Amino acid sequence: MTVAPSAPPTDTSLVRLLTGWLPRQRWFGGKDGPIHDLTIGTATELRTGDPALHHLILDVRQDDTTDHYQLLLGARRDLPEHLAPVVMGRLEGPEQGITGYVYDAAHDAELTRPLLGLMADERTVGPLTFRRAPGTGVRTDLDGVPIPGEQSNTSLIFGDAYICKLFRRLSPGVSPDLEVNLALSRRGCEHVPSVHGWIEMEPGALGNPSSGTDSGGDEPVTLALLSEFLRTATDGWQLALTSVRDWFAQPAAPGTPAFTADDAGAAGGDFAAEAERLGAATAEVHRDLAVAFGVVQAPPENLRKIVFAMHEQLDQVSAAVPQLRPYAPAIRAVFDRVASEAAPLPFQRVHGDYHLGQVLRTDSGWTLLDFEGEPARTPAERRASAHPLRDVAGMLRSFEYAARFLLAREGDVPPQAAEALELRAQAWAERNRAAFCAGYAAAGGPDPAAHATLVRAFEFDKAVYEIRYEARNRPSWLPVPLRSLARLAG
Ligand SMILES: Nc1ncnc2c1ncn2[C@@H]1O[C@H](COP(=O)(O)OP(=O)(O)O)[C@@H](O)[C@H]1O
Ligand SMILES: O=P(O)(O)O[C@H]1O[C@H](CO)[C@@H](O[C@H]2O[C@H](CO)[C@@H](O)[C@H](O)[C@H]2O)[C@H](O)[C@H]1O
Repeated sequence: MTVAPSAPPTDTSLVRLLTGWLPRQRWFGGKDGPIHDLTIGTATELRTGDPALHHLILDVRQDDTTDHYQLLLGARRDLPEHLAPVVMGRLEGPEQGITGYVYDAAHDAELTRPLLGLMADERTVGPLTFRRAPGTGVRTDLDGVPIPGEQSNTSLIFGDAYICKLFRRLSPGVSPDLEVNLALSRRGCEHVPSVHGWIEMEPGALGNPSSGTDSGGDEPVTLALLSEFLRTATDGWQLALTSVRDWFAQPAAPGTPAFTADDAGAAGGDFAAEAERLGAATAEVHRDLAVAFGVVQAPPENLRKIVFAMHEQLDQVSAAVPQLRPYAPAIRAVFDRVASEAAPLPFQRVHGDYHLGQVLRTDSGWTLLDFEGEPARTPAERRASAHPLRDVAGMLRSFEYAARFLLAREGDVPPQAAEALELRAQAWAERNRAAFCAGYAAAGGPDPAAHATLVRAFEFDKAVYEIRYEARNRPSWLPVPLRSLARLAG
């Protein structure tokens, strides 16, 4: 069933098709440079016949870095019309046992269903092992359909039962998302979806890790995570945008260009009560993470190392994105103030990439998703302990994003109107940021107001990260973090 090439071909037509297709994918992390070499690391046939399903790991070299991407490849003799948008091309003869039209099988319901059967039966196929979570069942009668929208990975929804996240760029070792979700579920935490299964691969099969700094040791590499699908849920980003739209649509009283945070509460779709509840849920998850993984009193040297890394990131992003440079002195001043703090700080596992798109509002409250950390960080950094207010700062940035996202899309508005809209955006962000912090502190989290400089430093660090993220992945969004930075650091 498995073809694991000992000397992978480097210039076949399949490789050429993949090299052309990969940079066009939303989840491809190396869009800022050319691909120097692409090889097929492993190829595992998961379903024979027509259509056939192949699991591929692609080893992609860009300059001195090799990244590993996961792909479900479909192959068919004839191509149905609905798969035309996801086709890569046609192979004339068999390569790696693959022939015919080849395409992204995440979009072929007929080929996603077998994944559930493999997990339910806990099968091992070549280097891949399919797991079922202890004490749960996995239904096998459902087809998977990819969710639309902005994603670093690809998630398939199976009926209204499961969502399966296929990690695209692979990291060595167990995924923090799987590790944290299992640990929190075991503690009975009500703010995470339950885990039903996962797919993993034997450690050696990934070859050299991309960063060269973390091999993941003997741990299996997590490839996919199957969780309970929260079908009544709406994500925090959508809810927040609805509220912002509502607030922007309120007519202004003649001659009153100033808008306060309290005015923002008068809008029909006020979000502040939800923001406060989200703050409380965040503090509860932090408490459970502290119990599950422990807390260390980090000496001031740790904080200084973190601040050093903040400066380094700022150097790199300023070099790549000139629009950031005017704000650098103000940002560095805040970083340095934090570095001069002398007291030890409690460090623990945190979310690591916390924003409104990572939280879902269900009938019963807020659920937190995606404990993977920031995609650009190394695996070791993503698993490292941090101060919990780093997550708080991430969510505060997200309120800034939500407030300014619509503004950035308003296009060229006359300066006076732009100023009025900016005031509205500020009022909305201020109101919801305050409500979130109040909910967080009231539920037992460290009070953000009592650690204002630390929170500000984390916010700036996140904003710098976002500027690089947007420049690389979504250049049209770049004005969003830049405008918010202009206010915070201007
Ligand atoms: N358990 C779930 N139930 C319902 N929707 C979910 C669930 N998990 C994720 N989603 C949806 O999928 C989106 C992407 O999930 P996420 O884990 O953040 O993926 P990524 O790491 O690729 O960004 C979320 O923003 C949410 O809308
Ligand atoms: O894919 P992930 O969710 O793991 O995170 C990455 O992509 C996010 C965007 O999809 C990005 O978040 C930034 O944009 C959000 C709006 O789309 C905003 O709410 C966040 O505050 C902002 O940071 C995230 O930074 C990136 O790691």
